[in-house]
Amino acid sequence: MALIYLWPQKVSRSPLRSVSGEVEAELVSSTTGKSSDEAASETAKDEDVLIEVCNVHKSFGSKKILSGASFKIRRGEAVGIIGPSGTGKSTILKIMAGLLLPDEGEVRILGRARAGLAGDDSDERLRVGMVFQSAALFDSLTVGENVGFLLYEHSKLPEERIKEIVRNSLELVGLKDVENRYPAELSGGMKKRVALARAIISDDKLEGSEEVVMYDEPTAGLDPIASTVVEDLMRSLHNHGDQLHGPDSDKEAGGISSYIVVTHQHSTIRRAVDRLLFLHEGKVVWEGPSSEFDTCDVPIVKQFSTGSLEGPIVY
Ligand SMILES: Nc1ncnc2c1ncn2[C@@H]1O[C@H](COP(=O)(O)OP(=O)(O)OP(=O)(O)O)[C@@H](O)[C@H]1O
Repeated sequence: MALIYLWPQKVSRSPLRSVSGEVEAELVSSTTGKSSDEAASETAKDEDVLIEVCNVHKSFGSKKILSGASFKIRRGEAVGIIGPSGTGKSTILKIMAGLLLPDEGEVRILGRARAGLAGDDSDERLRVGMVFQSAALFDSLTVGENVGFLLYEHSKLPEERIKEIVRNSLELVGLKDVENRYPAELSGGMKKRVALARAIISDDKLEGSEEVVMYDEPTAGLDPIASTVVEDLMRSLHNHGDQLHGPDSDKEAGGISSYIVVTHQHSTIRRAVDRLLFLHEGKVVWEGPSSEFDTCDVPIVKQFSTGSLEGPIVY
């Protein structure tokens, strides 16, 4: 599983850019039926919204992948993004993380439209960690060097402090005394846990800022028990800040406020997420509690949860 830690999100310093009434109306009409003015004022008051995806469109060449995706991620949520293969789930994660730009629409981070891609910036209110499915730990670096990579490269922390943070981070994902091993010496499940440890690592100076972690198919290819371990870890890493920085830390704990998981695994849907977004043909076509996934009568959700060949999704 590859990982990238996106240092504090680049957030435009310009005042909150309002979306057009038309877009705002479209955003809310399907769920609340409220006018765009009412909706705009609600949005402004909704301080729990960490990330808002507003009418995002994205094409690759002539292929339209996203065509008006809109949703919100709130503080404290564990959200799953599901949908057929190739429907744009990984693409929307990358757009939220600032690794890809939308063609149209915008992503708001804590109420401000993000301008450009993620990068070094002075806005330290929200950090985004991303855990990719494919393996991209650096083979020539030890586990400890992989986990602490960005701190070694970008922080001025003394080596001993980085080692301590790395050790705490690895302990949080249930790995002890593996710092000096190389990725090739680990099982697939251990590599995924190393990637998780790397996703949650942070610099002391950023403590107190919030973090959202995005997982792209974190349990793909794992046996059912290893999947359960990773699913429970995602839950338990929520609000880990004090543990990560040690009991004696005088830093205000930040911690993982919310996480977003792209997954096809039923066990991950049931165990690791609370709310589901169903993406199809470039849009969110259904959202609801994950507890309703198995019983939902909406044809597209029913087809997906049962794996039926009959239904709106055609291969
Ligand atoms: N950088 C890119 N250049 C060209 N096409 C791309 C690029 N990234 C993704 N695509 C295409 O966009 C479509 C959506 O890809 P994406 O990985 O977002 O789908 P997904 O829903 O995550 O699929 P899966 O469930 O199979 O992982 C695919 O057809 C993919 O080939």
